[in-house]
Amino acid sequence: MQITLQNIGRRFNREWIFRGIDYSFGDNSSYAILGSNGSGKSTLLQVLNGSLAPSTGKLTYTRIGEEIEPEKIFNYLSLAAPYLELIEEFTLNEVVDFHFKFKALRSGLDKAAVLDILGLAGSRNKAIRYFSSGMKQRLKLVLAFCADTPMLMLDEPTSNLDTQGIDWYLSLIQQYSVGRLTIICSNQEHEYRFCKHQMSIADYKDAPKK
Ligand SMILES: Nc1ncnc2c1ncn2[C@@H]1O[C@H](COP(=O)(O)OP(=O)(O)OP(=O)(O)O)[C@@H](O)[C@H]1O
Repeated sequence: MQITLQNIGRRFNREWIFRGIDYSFGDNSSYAILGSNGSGKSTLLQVLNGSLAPSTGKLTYTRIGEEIEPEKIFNYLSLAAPYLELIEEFTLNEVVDFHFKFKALRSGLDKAAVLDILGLAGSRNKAIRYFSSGMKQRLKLVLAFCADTPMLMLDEPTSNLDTQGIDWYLSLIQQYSVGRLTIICSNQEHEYRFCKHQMSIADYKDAPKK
């Protein structure tokens, strides 16, 4: 899976958040998007996952040599992010069933295995609205990890996780990022230490308009 950016920029009103990005995410490798609070990491991730249009430039998705239309890119990716809402009225069982109606499970996994990885099987009949913020974060990560999609995008993956939760994330991320284009937005080293590539939003703050 490959995402190619040509002269990508995004602004809100008159403020350029980033511009002049020429970059290629590919080879099923792992990438960290780095930058301070408010620098534009989440904005770039949303541009990359097709939920936000760039203000300038061209974004191309290709898989096994074939171009994928941007409108269809959501089928190819799994995303876990603080701004992504879970359906609060559903129980854990229902959320897992619902999610995997739309996304296939990675090979070798079934629902019991997903609950096992999550480590919250005892809460399977509990409504999500009663989950703690850390439990919700674990659930978002597991849904993304366990889906059979060629792209994995994580924004602040360990937000709301305690030390045990961070160890749990670290024990899973390497395994579930293998063979997928993985992009992580972060400013905490432990979240992205394993990533093979790093890009810094700061490098695209003052790029001249092309
Ligand atoms: N819809 C919007 N309208 C106007 N400005 C926005 C909008 N979304 C984001 N911004 C601005 O864009 C800038 C980048 O925000 P973004 O959330 O991408 O940063 P970030 O690097 O992910 O930050 P953090 O590390 O705090 O999550 C900020 O100045 C933010 O206020």
